[in-house]
Amino acid sequence: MASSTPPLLLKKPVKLACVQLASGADKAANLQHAADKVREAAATGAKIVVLPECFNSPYGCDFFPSYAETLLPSPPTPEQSPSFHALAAMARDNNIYLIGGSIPELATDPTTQKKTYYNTSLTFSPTGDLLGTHRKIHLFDISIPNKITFKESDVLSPGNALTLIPLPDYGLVAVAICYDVRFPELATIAARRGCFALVYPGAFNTTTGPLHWRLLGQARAVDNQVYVALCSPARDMTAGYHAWGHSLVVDPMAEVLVEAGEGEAIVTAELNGERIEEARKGIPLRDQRRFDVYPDVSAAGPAGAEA
Ligand SMILES: NC(=O)CC(=O)C(=O)O
Repeated sequence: MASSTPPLLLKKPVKLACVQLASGADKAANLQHAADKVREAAATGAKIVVLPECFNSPYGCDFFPSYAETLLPSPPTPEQSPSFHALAAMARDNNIYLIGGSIPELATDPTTQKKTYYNTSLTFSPTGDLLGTHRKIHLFDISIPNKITFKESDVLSPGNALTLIPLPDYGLVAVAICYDVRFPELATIAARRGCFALVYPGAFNTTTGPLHWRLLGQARAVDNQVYVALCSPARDMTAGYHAWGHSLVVDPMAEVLVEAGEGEAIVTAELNGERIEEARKGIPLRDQRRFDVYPDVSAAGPAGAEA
C-alpha cells in the first residue's frame, strides 16, 4: 500500500508579528495606538499579528472593573465593547489574523445581575470575524516576599477551557494568557491536538521575567516541538506594574528566533511547517511516549473544550 505523507500542521509558511505595545490610562488612545502599530506590523508582511495582555488598559486588579467590556452575547454592540470592534477593524483593514492580546471582560448574570470579570483574549479573521475567545485559565496569584505580590483572583474569575483556534489559511493555533504558560499540561494537550503554535499574550514583570519568561517559552517549545510566541507590553517605569517586555518567538527546536528589548517594538519571525516536522523527525518524542507508564493528559478530561 502506498504510504502518504501526513499534511503539515502549518499548511504554508507565515510571518508572525508580536507587537510589544506601550499602553497608558486612556483606553481610546490605546486602541488608536494599537491600530497604528498593527498596521505597521502588517506592513512587514506579517499575516498573524499578536498583541499583549491587557493592551487597552494598565495591568492591575484596580483597573480590571473600570476597563472591563461586555463581550457576550456576541457580537457585542460598539458601546458594550469598543475593543471588540476596534480589533475586528484592525484585522479586516489589514487582511490579517489578529490574536488580540487580552482585555478585561465583564459578564453579568441575566437573572441575578451578578458581575463576573475575566481576562479574555479575542482572535479575529482577516474578514474581521471572531474566530475564538480564551479566558485566562490560571490566575496570576503570587507572593514573592519583598518583590511582588499579585492576586488576580481578588477580582477576576478563571476561564475553564483550553482554546484551539483554526486559522483556515494556516492550521490550528493554541491561545492562552501569560500565567497559563507556566502550566505544561495545557500546552501539551494543545500540541497533541495538532496546533502548530502556542501563542501567549503575556505581561511578566521585572522579578519573574528575567528568570522565567524566555525559559518558559523555550520549555513549551521543546516539550511540544511547536512554535511559541510570547507577546508583552512595553515596560513603563511610571506604571504601577513593570512589564518585562522581551516579546519573543521560539522555534520547535527551542531556538529563540527573535526577541525584543524593553521598549515598544514589533518583532517578526517566519514560521514554517517543515521545521516542526524536522524537529519531530530528528527527536521522535511522539513515537517514544510511554503511556503504559504514565497517562496521556491529552486523551480525555474537562480541559477538552475548544473554540
Ligand atoms: N502576569 C502573569 O499572569 C504572570 C507572570 O507575570 C508570571 O507568571 O510571572
